[in-house]
Amino acid sequence: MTGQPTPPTLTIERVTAVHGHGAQARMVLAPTSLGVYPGESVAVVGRSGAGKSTLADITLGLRTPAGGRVLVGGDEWCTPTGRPARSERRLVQGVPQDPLAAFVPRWTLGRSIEQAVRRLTGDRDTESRVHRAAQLARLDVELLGRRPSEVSGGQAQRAAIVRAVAPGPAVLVADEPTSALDADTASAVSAALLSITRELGIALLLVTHDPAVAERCTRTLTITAPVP
Ligand SMILES: Nc1ncnc2c1ncn2[C@@H]1O[C@H](COP(=O)(O)OP(=O)(O)OP(=O)(O)O)[C@@H](O)[C@H]1O
Repeated sequence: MTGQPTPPTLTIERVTAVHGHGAQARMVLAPTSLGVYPGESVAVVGRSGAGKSTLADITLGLRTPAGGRVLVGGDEWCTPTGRPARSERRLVQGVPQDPLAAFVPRWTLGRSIEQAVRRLTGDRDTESRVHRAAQLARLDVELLGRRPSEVSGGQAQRAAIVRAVAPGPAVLVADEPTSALDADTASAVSAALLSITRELGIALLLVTHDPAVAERCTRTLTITAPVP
């Protein structure tokens, strides 16, 4: 008996994006296809304006593609007419460029993370998920008791990784996650992100301008702006 081949964790099939409507409509992402298997990391590179963040936003379910579709675990995740169901949102999580975007400023980091895990998983007891993710991200759990303004940029970005990993996603999308950090901190944070996704078998899409970060990924996808 021959089994079906396992589908990639993340499949992007001829996805395109358009900004504007009618006569103002302009294609901003040329047809893009990609498959990412568990534990693989794909660096998304290309010139400024090529459409990298647009692809990241579509994969996160934050933007609707104009064409094509995104599948997670072989199931449709988003299409030009379909958004991810609320119950599925846990499956794709993001690590933003500015980690402060992931947290409520007046809350402790821990409270923001617990709230997100509870909302996405329905679990009341979030502590073991959060502690495990903090251990993997090498974030001292003591720091979860601080507000975002009370930690360094590198610590905040590690906390943003904890927030993204703790709900148990299949796919992580990180859009320039280290561009606001100094070189040494950026290197340590990207190493943490890559080792966590490898260890947990998460498919990682990593938008970066940093060749050193791209080199550490399993593969590189170069995006080219659509021809006008
Ligand atoms: N809200 C918007 N309205 C109109 N055009 C937009 C909007 N956001 C982005 N664009 C355009 O879409 C194209 C792709 O933008 P995108 O941010 O995806 O590029 P990028 O490759 O991530 O660039 P960068 O490396 O500078 O971050 C660009 O031409 C940009 O000007």
